[in-house]
Amino acid sequence: MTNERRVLVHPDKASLASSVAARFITKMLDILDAQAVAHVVLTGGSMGSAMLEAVAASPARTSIDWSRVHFWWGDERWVPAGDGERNDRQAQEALLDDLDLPAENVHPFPASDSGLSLDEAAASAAAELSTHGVDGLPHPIFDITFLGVGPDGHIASLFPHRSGIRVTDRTVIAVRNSPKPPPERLSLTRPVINSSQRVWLVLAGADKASALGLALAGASRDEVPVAGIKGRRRTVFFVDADAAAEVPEALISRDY
Ligand SMILES: O=C(O)[C@H](O)[C@@H](O)[C@H](O)[C@H](O)COP(=O)(O)O
Repeated sequence: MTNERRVLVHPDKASLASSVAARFITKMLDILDAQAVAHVVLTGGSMGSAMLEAVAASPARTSIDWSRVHFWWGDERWVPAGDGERNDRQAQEALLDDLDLPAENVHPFPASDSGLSLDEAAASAAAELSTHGVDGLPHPIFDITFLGVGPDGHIASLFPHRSGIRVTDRTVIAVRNSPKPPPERLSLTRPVINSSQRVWLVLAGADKASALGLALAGASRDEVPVAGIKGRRRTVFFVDADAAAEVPEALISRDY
């Protein structure tokens, strides 16, 4: 398989979530066969949670030694710890609380009630990434990075026509005036995301069709941030039929 971006289409959101969950479990088994530790970046958003819930519901998840897996996030909302709006809280409720994970394997972004300013929180998150740096990089090389995609083509908290998508000299940025509430966030930057071995994008719904079609047709990353995303080895769009409406047929592999 080449590293060209692939589009795997599923009939609907439920089958999409369960298919991605099954592939995730299978891939994690392969990864942990080959290496001692794996690093995974989770995404916020409804598809991110739906996929994790499908993993939680799968008996096959017990075949993974989760104690060898580190979980990170692509972005986080600047709200207090434990707030239902936090991506880490949603992931814990969907799956992580069910796994026997050492606390040191879970790397949430700082929260707004941490006593840190938003900029200090970005620096703190960057320092955490750096403690797990490899090959001279100030961050891990993530084995799988999950990303949801917004109707405007945003990924993580990197939005169209905002400076964040262009940042290459930092691993984590503070985001203000976010078009998607809440207004303040923290986000990994594009170089960190693209240093991942695999980027798995999960998106469903007709409102995502335009952004996906534009991204695959060559739109700029400034216009459509997801257009600037490509993993080292694999970049796969896991989508439902509605989101695939504007994808060139030649790029589509149907999973049904
Ligand atoms: O913090 C966030 O809101 C997410 O990280 C964001 O990037 C999300 O993944 C997309 O907005 C897609 O969200 P849906 O899957 O809910 O459409």
